[in-house]
Amino acid sequence: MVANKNRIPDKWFEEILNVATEWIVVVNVQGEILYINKAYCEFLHTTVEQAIGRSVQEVIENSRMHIVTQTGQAEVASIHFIKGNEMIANRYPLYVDNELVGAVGTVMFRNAKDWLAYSEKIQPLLEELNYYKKKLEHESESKYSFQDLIGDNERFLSAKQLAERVANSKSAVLLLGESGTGKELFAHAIHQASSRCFFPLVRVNCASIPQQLLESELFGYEEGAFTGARRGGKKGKFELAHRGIIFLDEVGDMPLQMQSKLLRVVQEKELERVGGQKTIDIDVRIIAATHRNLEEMVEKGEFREDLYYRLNVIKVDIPPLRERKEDLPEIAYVLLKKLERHFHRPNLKLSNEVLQQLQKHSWPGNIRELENVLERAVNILDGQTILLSHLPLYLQDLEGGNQDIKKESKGLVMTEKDEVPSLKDVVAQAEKEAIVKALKSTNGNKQQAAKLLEIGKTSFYDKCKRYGID
Ligand SMILES: Nc1ncnc2c1ncn2[C@@H]1O[C@H](COP(=O)(O)OP(=O)(O)OP(=O)(O)O)[C@@H](O)[C@H]1O
Repeated sequence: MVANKNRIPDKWFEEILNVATEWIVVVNVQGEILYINKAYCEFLHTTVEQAIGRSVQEVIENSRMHIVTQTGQAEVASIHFIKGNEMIANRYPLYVDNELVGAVGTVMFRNAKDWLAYSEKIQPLLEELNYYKKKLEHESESKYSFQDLIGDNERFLSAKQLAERVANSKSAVLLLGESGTGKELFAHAIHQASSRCFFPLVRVNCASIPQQLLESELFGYEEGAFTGARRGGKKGKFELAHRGIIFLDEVGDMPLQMQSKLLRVVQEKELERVGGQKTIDIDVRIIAATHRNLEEMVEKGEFREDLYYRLNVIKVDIPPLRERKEDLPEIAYVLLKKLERHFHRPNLKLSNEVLQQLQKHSWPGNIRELENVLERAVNILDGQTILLSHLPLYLQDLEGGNQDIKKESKGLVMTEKDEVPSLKDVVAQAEKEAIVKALKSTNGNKQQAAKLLEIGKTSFYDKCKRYGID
């Protein structure tokens, strides 16, 4: 007979089982030992010859192998006491040609301490793995769609329509707009509406990563690339975004040297990890964003012209909030709804006066600033209506502006007729106004202000805290 080169000769099997440090026993349906390896016999103070053919219960204390041959049910990781030791044993029924012919038993851990040490090592690793899996899934999916981009302002709508139209294109998109105007929201919406939505959206904030780390963050590194490099190397954001979208936020803050490296990757569609030799092909769409004036930076030699043209294939200009104030009530309404859910505070409203005041502000921090102002107000609010007293001082004292805002938005703004704030709100408003007035007249001296108001220091400080007066 010709020996099959790819088959282990039968004779080898026994030796393989003896080499194995695990203890192994095989029984027939009657529970008689057909096989037991040397390592197990040594522990049991017997020999293979003596053990074979005997009932498993006689040879192995507390054995349940004969039960498994009857039930046909595996018993995995069960605790088994032998010679005063707590072992972890597995018992499997043995089927040959669909017939139950016996059982195989192994002892995985010779004592519970080994098991504990093992699980203590493995458990945190599994948990860590799970945590990063979830984090990656969470971070690489888009959370917003075009529906979440609120506003009817003409310029805003045309930016939104352009972004929607090109969502499925392969071309690079450059999102321009002041801080807090919603550039990241646009990037999410484009990702969600594109065919790349099944692949990751990976965000890199080019301004917040130290210059010396940016290259390895973007392109990854190989093991040993530098001191402290992780074993096995690390994938960069471009590799992580493969077949998806990379969102290069604050791209105007990228150092010139990195701009050259980025340009090469954008042109060649391949990269080399830091300290690596081989090139890696990448298929990634780029969405870049900045609040800076890139054209001016190009003129000054602060931003590479060739990279600018590569990124600026489709330019989406997002207007600042002060230039689309007509959208403010609607945006505020949506933000309040979010806060209602977040803080479990239903039916939050803005008073007319507050809305008028919000319209007068120039919003340098745009929608993010508005979001912060409303969140702060909800935190110090006792009732449901946000009054002037719940706004930060810099918003309470605005002069001039539009006094006759009539825009009503889905019940958010109360009309003169139905504006009946709760007594609590009225008292709070009056208290706050009195405190602000007292502080003004004492040039911010809190002790004197408390005296003027004829209340105790502690009560004065409590109220300042409650109304957000610094
Ligand atoms: N049109 C919009 N409708 C509703 N909420 C918006 C809109 N635009 C922005 N927001 C909200 O405003 C906040 C700021 O938006 P985002 O982070 O996208 O701004 P950004 O322009 O990327 O800011 P930065 O340049 O500072 O990173 C977010 O919490 C977002 O949910």
